[in-house]
Amino acid sequence: MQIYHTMTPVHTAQGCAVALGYFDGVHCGHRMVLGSAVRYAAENGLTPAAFTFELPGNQTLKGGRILSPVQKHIRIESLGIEQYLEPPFEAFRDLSPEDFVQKVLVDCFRAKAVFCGKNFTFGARAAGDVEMLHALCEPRGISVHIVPMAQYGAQAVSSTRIRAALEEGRLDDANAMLGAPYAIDWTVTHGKGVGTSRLGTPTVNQNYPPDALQPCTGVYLTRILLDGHWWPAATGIGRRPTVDDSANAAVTCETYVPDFSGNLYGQNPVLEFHRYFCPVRKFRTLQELSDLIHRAARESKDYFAAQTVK
Ligand SMILES: Cc1cc2nc3c(=O)[nH]c(=O)nc-3n(C[C@H](O)[C@H](O)[C@H](O)COP(=O)(O)O)c2cc1C
Ligand SMILES: Nc1ncnc2c1ncn2[C@@H]1O[C@H](COP(=O)(O)OP(=O)(O)OP(=O)(O)O)[C@@H](O)[C@H]1O
Repeated sequence: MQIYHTMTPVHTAQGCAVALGYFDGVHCGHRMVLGSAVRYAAENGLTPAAFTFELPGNQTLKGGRILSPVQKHIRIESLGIEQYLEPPFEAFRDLSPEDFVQKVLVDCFRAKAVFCGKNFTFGARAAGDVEMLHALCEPRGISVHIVPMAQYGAQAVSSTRIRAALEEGRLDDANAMLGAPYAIDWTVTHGKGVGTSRLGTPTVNQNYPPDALQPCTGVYLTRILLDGHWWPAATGIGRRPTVDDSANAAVTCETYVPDFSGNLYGQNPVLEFHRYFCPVRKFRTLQELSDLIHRAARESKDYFAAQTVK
């Protein structure tokens, strides 16, 4: 997949079938929009493409990001998108709906078909809706395809609902709406060394950047991609009250990978969250904390041994 970070013409011979949206999470609805563009492109000799945008680091327009940029790109590429335009939001936010169609769809993509959900809006102050998209595209020879809304629990799937599910500890709901396990790939940093020296459970520390959505604190059954293999693991997200009871202690994300040893500092391993296990607690002794970590790790091994996840 070719990724462009500025408003520039993409590479296409016959023009593009373009999926439109922010696509945070690349959830079931997004997969239908992106997949429809890919299928239509294959059937009509067009280039499968997507138009999205980047928000500045501290921007809260859409809430904390569900996926890192790299994970978002990997998931979108795996659906078959070949040309991917992701300019900063400011590069097009003030365009009128007419200018959006001309400057983005015509000039950048030579679009022949566009794909979105019925709630798609575009142009300055989101003034354009799907009716206006039809009215502006069809005279320019661009067909507009409104994809049916993917549903979960009798409501439309949305990035907003997935953020709420993650924040409330409803990982099963979040993963069902995502259509794939929630995953992070934050850079591994140094912890305090307590895990190795006093607990017998060294941990991979992957703390959340400020612009990312942080799921509910708790202990999770996870798996981590190290040296090309998936390892069952147990992850704690929380303040670690047993070893640090200061009120302003930072929330950390730490993963114990049984049977693994190796130096991972500075790497960005993918960590998938599969099951919420229990809340984080303040234990009376380090032994009790160590027992919990080992119990969660055993559960994780059993869970993945019984699964046929690829
Ligand atoms: C699976 C798992 C569960 C955890 N649960 C808790 C917990 O319930 N309470 C707590 O105080 N710390 C918990 N922790 C955090 C540990 O206190 C932490 O890993 C340990 O202090 C090592 O920190 P370090 O990496 O800074 O050395 C958990 C860690 C893991 C990996
Ligand atoms: N449930 C859904 N089914 C099908 N298409 C959807 C669904 N939700 C969003 N879309 C479409 O996917 C594209 C990207 O959606 P976008 O990321 O902008 O919003 P969203 O998923 O609804 O999130 P938010 O909750 O932040 O509004 C848009 O074209 C949108 O119309």
